[in-house]
Amino acid sequence: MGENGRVSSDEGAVPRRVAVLGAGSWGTTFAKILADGGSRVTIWARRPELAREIMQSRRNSDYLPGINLPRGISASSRLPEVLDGADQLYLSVPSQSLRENLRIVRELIPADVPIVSLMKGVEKGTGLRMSEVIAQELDVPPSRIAVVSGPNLALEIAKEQPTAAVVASASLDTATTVARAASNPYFRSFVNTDVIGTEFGGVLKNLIAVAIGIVDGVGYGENTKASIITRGLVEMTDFAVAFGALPETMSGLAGLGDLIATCESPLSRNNTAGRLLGQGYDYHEVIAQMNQTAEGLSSVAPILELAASRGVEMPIVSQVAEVLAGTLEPRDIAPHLTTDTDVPQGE
Ligand SMILES: NC(=O)c1ccc[n+]([C@@H]2O[C@H](COP(=O)([O-])OP(=O)(O)OC[C@H]3O[C@@H](n4cnc5c(N)ncnc54)[C@H](O)[C@@H]3O)[C@@H](O)[C@H]2O)c1
Ligand SMILES: O=P(O)(O)OC[C@H](O)CO
Repeated sequence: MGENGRVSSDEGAVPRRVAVLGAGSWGTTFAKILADGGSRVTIWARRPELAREIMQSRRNSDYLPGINLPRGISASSRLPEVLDGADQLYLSVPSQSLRENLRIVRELIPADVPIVSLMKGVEKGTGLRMSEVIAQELDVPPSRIAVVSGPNLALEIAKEQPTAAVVASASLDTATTVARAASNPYFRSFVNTDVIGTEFGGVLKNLIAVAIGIVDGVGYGENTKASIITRGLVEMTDFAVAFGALPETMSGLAGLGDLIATCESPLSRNNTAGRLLGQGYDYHEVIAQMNQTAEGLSSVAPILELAASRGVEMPIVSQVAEVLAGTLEPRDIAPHLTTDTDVPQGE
């Protein structure tokens, strides 16, 4: 089922009580989406001072400057308070910290509630998608897990600019329940059952956005960027389909849609990290300058390992890995492998 599975927010009952783990830019923005859709939302913030700021000033000034949060949101640094009585659980922590966080909350999650990943990374070392980490750590069936992805730059949505996303679950019922909660006048959730494609779309576009940032930082123009975006989509599709995704998912919101948003926007942390690399900063200097999560930097190695395991060629992602390792000059990155020789390939 494709993105024509639109869900209206006024169908059925909206969940009364929703928990969001992670008070960064996306966790907080998604809490606002849910609250503006009619849910009562409690955010878990690791730092008590951030929970206090959200409660007292209705702001999260470090992550969402200038945004007023709705009254339907509360926040706490105490997990039992956040999870008690929740009808749905949304997870928005950095991907590499998901497993350790799930181990902490495992016993506190109410039975049978949908568990929703908002994250766009794969786990280093295992190469697992976030829904797979959730299934492993919480021992829940795929029908209880959903993932949300799409062209979703947090700050634009927090400003209530009209946006769409896709909710994927092996169970269309679960996807629909989540999509109902995650719909409001400025945010529309579509549904599908292609969890693999929806998750990999969100991971892979980050890597292409790093490449775009790199060439931007070098000073290359629109031809280079359009070539990388277009060939990047081919690379994303080859990879995702090799792992069981539907090709049409990659031309939907979670694929092409998110690729466009992330590659075009200076708000993107992956794009920004790439730009710094292109300007000549090395990997460690870039990490030091980023104060938010750029998932792509951690996903490069596991994605290339997965690609090799299925014989998928990823020339652009491989070059990003080389720039990160300092073995390729940013100015030498191209939409094709420069070591490729003479034989023209089919597009
Ligand atoms: N920001 C966006 O526009 C956006 C949009 C869609 C999806 N996402 C995805 O959402 C996920 C979260 O990203 P974000 O933008 O909110 O990141 P962020 O950097 O803005 O915030 C991450 C939050 O996690 C907290 N955190 C850091 N390490 C932690 C740990 N070990 N345990 C628990 N919490 C920890 C941080 O304090 C912060 O509150 C990422 O996978 C990202 O790809 C982000
Ligand atoms: O800021 P980025 O690069 O993590 O991108 C944010 C969202 O994933 C865009 O959809």
